Amino acid sequence: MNSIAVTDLGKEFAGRQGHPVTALSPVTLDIPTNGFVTLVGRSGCGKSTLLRMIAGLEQPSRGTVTIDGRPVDQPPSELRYVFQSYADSLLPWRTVEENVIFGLRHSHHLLPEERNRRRWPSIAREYLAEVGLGDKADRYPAELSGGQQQRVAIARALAARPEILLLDEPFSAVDALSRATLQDLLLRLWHDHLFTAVFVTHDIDEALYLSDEVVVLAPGGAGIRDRIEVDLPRPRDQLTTPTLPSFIDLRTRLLREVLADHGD
Ligand SMILES: Nc1ncnc2c1ncn2[C@@H]1O[C@H](COP(=O)(O)OP(=O)(O)OP(=O)(O)O)[C@@H](O)[C@H]1O
Repeated sequence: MNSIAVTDLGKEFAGRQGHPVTALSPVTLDIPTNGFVTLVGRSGCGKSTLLRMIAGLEQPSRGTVTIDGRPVDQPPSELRYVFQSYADSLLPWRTVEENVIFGLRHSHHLLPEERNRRRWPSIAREYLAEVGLGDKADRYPAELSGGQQQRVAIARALAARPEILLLDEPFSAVDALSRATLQDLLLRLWHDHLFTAVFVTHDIDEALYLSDEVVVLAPGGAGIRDRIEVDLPRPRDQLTTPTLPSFIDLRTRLLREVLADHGD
C-alpha cells in the first residue's frame, strides 16, 4: 500500500519586502497505489513545489500530505525522488556501481537477502543491467552521457525498493531519442517493480504516453485546473500509441488547457 492523499495543500514563500508569494493555491488530490500521475502546467505554476511537499522536502503553508494515512512531515523512507539534474544527484567521485550501492545503503526496505553487504556489488550490477548499463559499473558518472547518468539515478532510486517514485522533469535534459527510450524504460520498471509514480513534465505527449492521469495546474500557482484520465491501452509503444485517435483527442484537450489564459 502506498496511496498518497493531498488535502487542501498550499504554499506561500516570503517575497520581497515581506509580501507573501503564492507558489501553490490549495489543492486536493488522491494518487492511488501503483498509479502513474503526471503534473503539467506552465512554468511557475507550482509543479515542483507540489512534488517537493509530497516528498517532505518542503513544508506546506497549509494542508496535509498523507501516505497510507500517515502524515508526511519529513522525507518518507518508502519514497525516492529523481531530479532533473542528474549531475547534481549522482556522487561524481564514486563509480556508477558505488552510486547504486549508495541507494542500497540508505534503504530501510531491503529484502532480507539484500541486507548482506557483501552481496551489494552484485545486486547493484543487477540493477544496472536492468537499466541497460550492465557494462558501465566501473565507470564514473562524468564518463557517461546525460541519458546514461539519468539511468544510474533511476537504478539508484530503485535499489532502495521505493513504494513511491517522484520524478521531476527527469528526461528534459536528454536528446529526443534517448528520451523516448527512457520513457519506455520507466514504464517497464513501473510495471515490474510496482511503485506509485508521480511525474512532472512540460511535455504534453510525454505526460499522456506515461500516465493513468494527468493533472493540469493553472498558471500563477492558482491550483488544479483539470484532471484528465488517460485510458489509453497498455502496454504503450512509441510507434502506435501516439497515433491512436484517443491519444490525439487527449493531446488537443490538454494543449487547450495548458495554453489557455495567455501566451508566453
Ligand atoms: N524557494 C523559493 N522561494 C521563493 N519562491 C519560490 C521558491 N521556490 C519556488 N518559488 C516560486 O514558486 C512558484 C512555483 O515554483 P515551482 O518551481 O513550483 O514551479 P514549476 O511549475 O515547477 O516551474 P517550472 O516548470 O519552471 O520548473 C514560482 O513563482 C517560483 O518562483
